[in-house]
Amino acid sequence: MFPVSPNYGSGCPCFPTPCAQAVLGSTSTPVPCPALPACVPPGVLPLSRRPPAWGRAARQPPGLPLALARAFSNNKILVELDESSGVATMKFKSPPVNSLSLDFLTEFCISLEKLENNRACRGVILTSAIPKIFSSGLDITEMCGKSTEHYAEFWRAVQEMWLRVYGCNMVMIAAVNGSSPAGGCLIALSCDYRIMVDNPKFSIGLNETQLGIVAPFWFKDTFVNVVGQRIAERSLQLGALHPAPEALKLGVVDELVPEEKLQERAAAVMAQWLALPDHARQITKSMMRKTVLDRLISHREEDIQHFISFTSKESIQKSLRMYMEMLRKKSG
Ligand SMILES: CCCCC/C=C\C/C=C\CCC/C=C/C(=O)SCCNC(=O)CCNC(=O)[C@H](O)C(C)(C)COP(=O)(O)OP(=O)(O)OC[C@H]1O[C@@H](n2cnc3c(N)ncnc32)[C@H](O)[C@@H]1OP(=O)(O)O
Repeated sequence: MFPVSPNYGSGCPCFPTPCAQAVLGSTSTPVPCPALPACVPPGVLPLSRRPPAWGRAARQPPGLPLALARAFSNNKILVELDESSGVATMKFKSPPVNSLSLDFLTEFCISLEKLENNRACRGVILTSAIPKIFSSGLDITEMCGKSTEHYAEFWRAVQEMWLRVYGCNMVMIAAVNGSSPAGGCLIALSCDYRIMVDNPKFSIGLNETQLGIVAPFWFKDTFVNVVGQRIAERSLQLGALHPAPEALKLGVVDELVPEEKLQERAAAVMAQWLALPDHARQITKSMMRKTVLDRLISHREEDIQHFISFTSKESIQKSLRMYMEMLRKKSG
């Protein structure tokens, strides 16, 4: 058996039986596998393993009624796909504050994978169904007083979420309709474009140092890629949460809109991005993000061990407990 291409996977139409192009060095009759486009330049990793789609959402199978919208919801995320535009909306609805628990992260990854595997879907808008909160970031209770096995499982899920969003082939737009600290900010930063509600009461940023913890290198890399080294360095050290107008000034978000215009504006921006041929945009995205993605991919286990040993320290546990206590006192 010849080795298969590293690009080969469940996103390939010939999966699980690799076609001639998927098999490296094969001499069997070539059957073109569109999952392995010859146009991907060497060294540019396709973002997800799904075949590139160029305007495929516009195609409807002849004779079939137009499928307009499909919705599926598990628990914490409501997903709606408009097949006529090829745009899905993932709405976080995990009260009280959309914290990124292990269950939330698992459901998030499964939902995004389902959309990636759906040829009708080309773009995803991430937003919240909870008033005033986009996401409160990682669920701190998952990092407090748990076993090392739990920390490992939780951290792997956080990594998986980031790898999927940052490496996603589809156009990802964050419609930030509330506060978005730390992990919530990371989700928004990992999208292609961020639109935030114009309300100074809503803030966004990587505030880890305020909790006495350190944003991992891939949070930092993602931030630097959006706002540049200087702004990221100052903001990260101070653990700054930027009110929406300041976030716009610093480039943390791309634009502000009144709350009632948010979904309409997200749809309009999405349409602009989807007007481009998918394959050209996807390869460009991959080129821009590959180095940062590869850094985590090649240090994933090490990063989990770092997280475990850092989080297990009594001083860190104490900081997290005090922070939770402060939140509880504040909430009443
Ligand atoms: C060289 C060595 C380097 C090694 C590095 C290796 C590893 C790095 C290690 C760790 C990295 C971890 C990275 C962490 C990322 C994160 O995302 S940490 C989470 C940060 N999040 C926050 O700081 C947000 C905290 N929350 C708030 O500020 C507010 O809750 C709010 C989101 C603005 C909403 O405010 P409000 O509407 O007023 O709601 P309440 O404050 O009343 O909250 C309601 C209840 O929800 C609970 N809660 C809030 N946030 C969280 C959360 N993130 N996790 C869990 N629970 C949360 C809050 O306690 C309330 O609960 P009760 O009703 O009181 O029970």
